[in-house]
Amino acid sequence: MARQIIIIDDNVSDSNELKRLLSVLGAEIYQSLRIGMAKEDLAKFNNSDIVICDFKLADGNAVELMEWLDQNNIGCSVFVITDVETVADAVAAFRAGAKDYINRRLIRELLIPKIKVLIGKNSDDNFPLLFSRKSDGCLRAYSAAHAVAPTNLNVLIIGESGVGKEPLAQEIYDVSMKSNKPCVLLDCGTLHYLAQNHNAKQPMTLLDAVATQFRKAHEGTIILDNVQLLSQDMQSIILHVLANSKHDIRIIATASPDITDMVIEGSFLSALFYKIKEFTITLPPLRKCQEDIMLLADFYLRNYNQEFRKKVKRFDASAQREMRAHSWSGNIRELKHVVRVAVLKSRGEIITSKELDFDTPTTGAHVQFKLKASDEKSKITAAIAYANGNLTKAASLLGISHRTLWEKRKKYGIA
Ligand SMILES: Nc1ncnc2c1ncn2[C@@H]1O[C@H](COP(=O)(O)OP(=O)(O)OP(=O)(O)O)[C@@H](O)[C@H]1O
Repeated sequence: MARQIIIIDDNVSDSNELKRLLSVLGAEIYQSLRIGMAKEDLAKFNNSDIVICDFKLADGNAVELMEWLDQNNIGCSVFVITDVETVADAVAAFRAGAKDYINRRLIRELLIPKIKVLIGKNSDDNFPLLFSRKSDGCLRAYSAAHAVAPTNLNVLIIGESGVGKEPLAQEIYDVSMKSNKPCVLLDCGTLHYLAQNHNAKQPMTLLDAVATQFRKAHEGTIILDNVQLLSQDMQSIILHVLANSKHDIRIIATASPDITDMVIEGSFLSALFYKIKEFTITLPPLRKCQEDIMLLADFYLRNYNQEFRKKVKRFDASAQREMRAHSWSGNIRELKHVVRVAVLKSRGEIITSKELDFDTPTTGAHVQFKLKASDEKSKITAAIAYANGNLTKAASLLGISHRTLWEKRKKYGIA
């Protein structure tokens, strides 16, 4: 089921590891460093969604969060994690409605199985988590992934935001010879927080923080998600650690298509680029995978029928026409959102074009917002203004995830 899970934790490396462990469940996973920042995502949560929250954060604690959820009638399940267990905190957490209060060290053993059970218990059947895509472009990408998986080559997966780079990276790891070794997911957009947040009492240098991640992945795999978001300092550090690492690590990196422009412009180190692209796989945008559009839409229609207990049967001809013509600049992420809203809005068994609420213009206009390293700040400001401050819409216009938009706003100081 496409449930939503949010991890609210200022320990970025733990949050990323938790995200990786949960990614096989096929849920939409959000991450936040603060409670305040999570509220926008939480406003869209419902009973079947899940919150995993560190007990104590800089701007509040999990009990206060649960009170806020209550006041706003958001009935999702909350799991509280903590570095230091105390009876008082446990009692407060359970009183406020937490499903569990778990020591951070026991996340694998206790938290993950509980979430799996919760997700399993809520589903009516074993709905597949991902749809096996049929378009030529995707089949080519998946067969390349299977060909390279058993080798030790570093792989770069290139594609627009929302095309499904992360599941493909995960699939390469799953069928690789290193599948029994650790896999560490590093979200490059938040990597620079590692050093600041890893351990407030013993601040680390950026180099130490990256080296720690490489140690954790000993003989295994590191997934560098969205490498184009690495700061220049981080690029040099990763290159240095890669060159000097004795840990026999395979890198699977994902990047947006403008990474090649960044190499030409000099904003991304060519030495790092060629190190990670020993083998390149390109995942095409959804608009170029026409065969997949209605198949994915039907897949999510069935999925959201279950979630909302609806009985919608199909999209009518007008809806299909509009969906096929749409530009889908937010790719599968946007399609999921459009289908979800359409299923919710539909009153009968058929979705018509009236229920389709596209985030992005159907033709052409989205192109003006596509990000290039040189004019990111002005494009982001323009997209937010165009979307009347609606950040989900602005992220779709820009073809980036909500999380990436948040990172970039922070980087450029955009309110
Ligand atoms: N084959 C598939 N079947 C169903 N859903 C899919 C499939 N591939 C991806 N998705 C869904 O599409 C959404 C976007 O995928 P994902 O986050 O992997 O994109 P991405 O290319 O990594 O984007 P970004 O660069 O913004 O991180 C996710 O919710 C994911 O579950």
